[in-house]
Amino acid sequence: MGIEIRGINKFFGDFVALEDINLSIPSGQLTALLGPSGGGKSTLLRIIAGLESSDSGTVEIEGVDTTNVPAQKRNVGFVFQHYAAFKHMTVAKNIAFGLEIRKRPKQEVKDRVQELLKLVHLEQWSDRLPSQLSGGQRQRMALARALAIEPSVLLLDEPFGALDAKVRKELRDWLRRLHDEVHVTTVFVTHDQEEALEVSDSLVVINEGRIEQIGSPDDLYDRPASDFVLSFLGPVTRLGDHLIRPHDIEISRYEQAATATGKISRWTRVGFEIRLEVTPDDTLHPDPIQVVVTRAEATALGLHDGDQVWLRPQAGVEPVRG
Ligand SMILES: Nc1ncnc2c1ncn2[C@@H]1O[C@H](COP(=O)(O)OP(=O)(O)OP(=O)(O)O)[C@@H](O)[C@H]1O
Repeated sequence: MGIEIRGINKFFGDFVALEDINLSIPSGQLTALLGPSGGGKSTLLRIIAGLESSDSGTVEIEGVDTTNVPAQKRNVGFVFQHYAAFKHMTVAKNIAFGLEIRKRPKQEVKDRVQELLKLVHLEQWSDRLPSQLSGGQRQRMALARALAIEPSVLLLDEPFGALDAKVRKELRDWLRRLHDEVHVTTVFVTHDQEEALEVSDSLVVINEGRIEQIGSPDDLYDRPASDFVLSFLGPVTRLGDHLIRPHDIEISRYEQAATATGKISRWTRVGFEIRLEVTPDDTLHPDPIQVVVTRAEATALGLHDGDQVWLRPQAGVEPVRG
């Protein structure tokens, strides 16, 4: 059950925005659609919501074919990056809106709004106007409003995209906890790999209108299906003929069986980690190799700028041929 997407194609004129998308999104999970800008994530989300039609293919929500069902009848909750709240209505009224237009009994609306205000930690702001809230509080109100109608799916399009890094981080932790409480099937669009890896149960990587890979955060990070997924999910560097993550390289000051040898040509400390650039001796592969170690490792190994070092993949790491 959950959401079943089969054979979706979408064109804007001659431009192929989505090509043969097949995807099963399980009930109750938080799934991220991740990929670079313009890859087609929002278009797919809008097709699930019914805000955009596809040129072919079907969308099923909880076992019901909704391909030709209008958006307002799909029972989906939607939150955009820039949430359009009713400016003249209080927070409580904004949250109640969906229930009131569905003509739910007054007491039920009141109780549900209280419950939601509590869920999104906005109880003391219920009588404020949206303009009197911070950006993060406004997005939490948007989520409460989307959840009010008890949607079968919650669709979030870069909901924290317009907020600063610290608030984003807080809200993504909060969203994860909220989802653990509410368990509504949620699809979350983001182009931020860290956000996707941290928040979601499963990830769908979309690039140029196609699905590159579907899997858990661990699957994608440790077993990327392509160079694209490998590079998109975190930093990579070239070691000999292979691509590898900089922290997966073993570095030694002593001669040993190695994939490459060279000199530490750059040394940057960022918080607890040290990012090294090693210029290889091999003139066939002259590009600097990035290596990341912790401060403690750098001290224990006695590394210094300018040292000759030997590099190889850490035990158990399988680099990808690139
Ligand atoms: N209504 C439209 N008319 C024409 N082209 C469109 C329309 N909507 C989207 N596109 C194009 O389709 C492609 C996919 O857009 P989409 O918004 O789905 O990408 P995205 O992955 O969500 O990117 P972003 O993260 O930047 O929002 C883009 O190249 C975009 O320019």
